[in-house]
Amino acid sequence: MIPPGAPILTAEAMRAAEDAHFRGVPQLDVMERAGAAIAREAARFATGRDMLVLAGPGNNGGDAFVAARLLKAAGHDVTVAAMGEPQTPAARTMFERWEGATSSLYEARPRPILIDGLFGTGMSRALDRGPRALLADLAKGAEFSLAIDLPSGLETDSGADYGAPRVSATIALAALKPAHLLGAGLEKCGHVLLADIGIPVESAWHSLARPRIEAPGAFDHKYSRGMVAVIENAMPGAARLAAGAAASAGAGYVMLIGTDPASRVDAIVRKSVAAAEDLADALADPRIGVVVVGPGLGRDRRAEGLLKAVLATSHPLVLDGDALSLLGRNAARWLQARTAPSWLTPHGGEFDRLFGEAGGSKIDRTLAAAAEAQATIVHKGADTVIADPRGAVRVAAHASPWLSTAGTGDLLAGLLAARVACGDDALVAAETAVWLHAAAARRAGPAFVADALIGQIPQAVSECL
Ligand SMILES: NC(=O)C1=CN([C@@H]2O[C@H](COP(=O)(O)OP(=O)(O)OC[C@H]3O[C@@H](n4cnc5c(N)ncnc54)[C@H](O)[C@@H]3O)[C@@H](O)[C@H]2O)[C@H](O)CC1
Ligand SMILES: [K+]
Repeated sequence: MIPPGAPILTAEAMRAAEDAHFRGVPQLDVMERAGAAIAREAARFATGRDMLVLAGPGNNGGDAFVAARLLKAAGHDVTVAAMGEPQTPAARTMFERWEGATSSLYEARPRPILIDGLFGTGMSRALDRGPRALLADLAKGAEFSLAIDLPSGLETDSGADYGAPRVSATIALAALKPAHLLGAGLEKCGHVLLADIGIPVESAWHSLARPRIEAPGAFDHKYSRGMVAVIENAMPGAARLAAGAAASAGAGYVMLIGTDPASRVDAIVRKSVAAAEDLADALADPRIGVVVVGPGLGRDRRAEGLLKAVLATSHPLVLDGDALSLLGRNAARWLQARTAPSWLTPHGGEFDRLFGEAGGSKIDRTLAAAAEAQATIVHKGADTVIADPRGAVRVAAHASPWLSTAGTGDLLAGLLAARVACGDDALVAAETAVWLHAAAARRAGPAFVADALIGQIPQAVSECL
């Protein structure tokens, strides 16, 4: 569970927000607030069980000493184990305010409640083998483990694992950090809680929140509600899934354009196109609000011809699957030449083929790609990152792992097209599509076939009205 709609800050951005705040508020007061928030959460789960608090050398350790003092004062049985001497003035003061004994990390024995305050946003290198193994043992030996800000050993900005334990819950201080939503962090953080410790934070990056969807007005009709065209080719089933999702997510009119005589879906209009050259005519209808190209397109000459005909139109585009593979490293060049907006929905492998493998965290890479292609990018995965060319980011974590099955990507492309055709802003369309996709999967339960998600989409929409 991740707090929805919460700001996400990198380690550097968090430090800048803290520094600005400390000009008006004493740092020790802020650390007292952080420690109090941690103590409050730990006490909620303690039910009289003994606690072990781990304190590292930096301010994460400072928070830990505050929490230990408050929990002990509240009557809990608390022992503290520290790793090295406190290295910051604030951590030293909090160490001195802790009046109990402090043992070394190497002497610590597991206790039912573990509070991990070894390292937070200041972790600068992988944990050494010794502390890594000790921490893992202490976390495994605990019945409930709570990480202060981050499980110690997670790289704040990427979520890469440098030896972090898996904890029951993590209390993010002031803001989420990328590691709460990305990469290994998804599995290591457990339930993520957010504590307001008085530091004002602003960010263009947020965790995904439930969107609002406008119901049609009394005078809306099928065209005013938005028209989606889906290009069908080598694997018509994929295009059909995209079309079905679009029709179920609020589009007024969905058209499948291709050659497959077997693809009959009663409410979806079919338009036959024999040769790729005929596609331009089929797409000439100015009422078309968006074209989906890529699901089941194939990668042969005909597929290439169809894609080129689509790119030559002035319609907004949702590009997925084979369209992304065909564009490859030339995607940005093709898209920059267009005036209508585009959305790209690559999974990790497609993203690497489009934009290369280098460039920092998943958020950094998606942002750079959005700027390069001047498109909204939905970089799919267990941690889906949406980025737009203006620098906005939304991260959706913890979607059902059952979504890792054939056809779900096609559905997402269709959902996105529906929201674009309905007139959502570019970023909102992507957020809404990703949210509906996850909600439909949640409703479908385990081991679903992608087709079954279509029937869940209207219920997912109803959660947003
Ligand atoms: N700034 C504040 O007053 C507040 C900060 N809060 C908490 O502080 C941490 C961030 O604190 P910081 O001192 O910057 O860093 P850390 O405590 O995470 O650790 C730095 C410390 O650890 C050493 N170190 C780094 N990596 C390793 C490693 N792999 N092995 C061994 N040692 C390592 C490094 O040299 C430093 O000595 C933040 O997460 C909050 O928990 C509060 O929010 C309150 C206000
Ligand atoms: K920690």
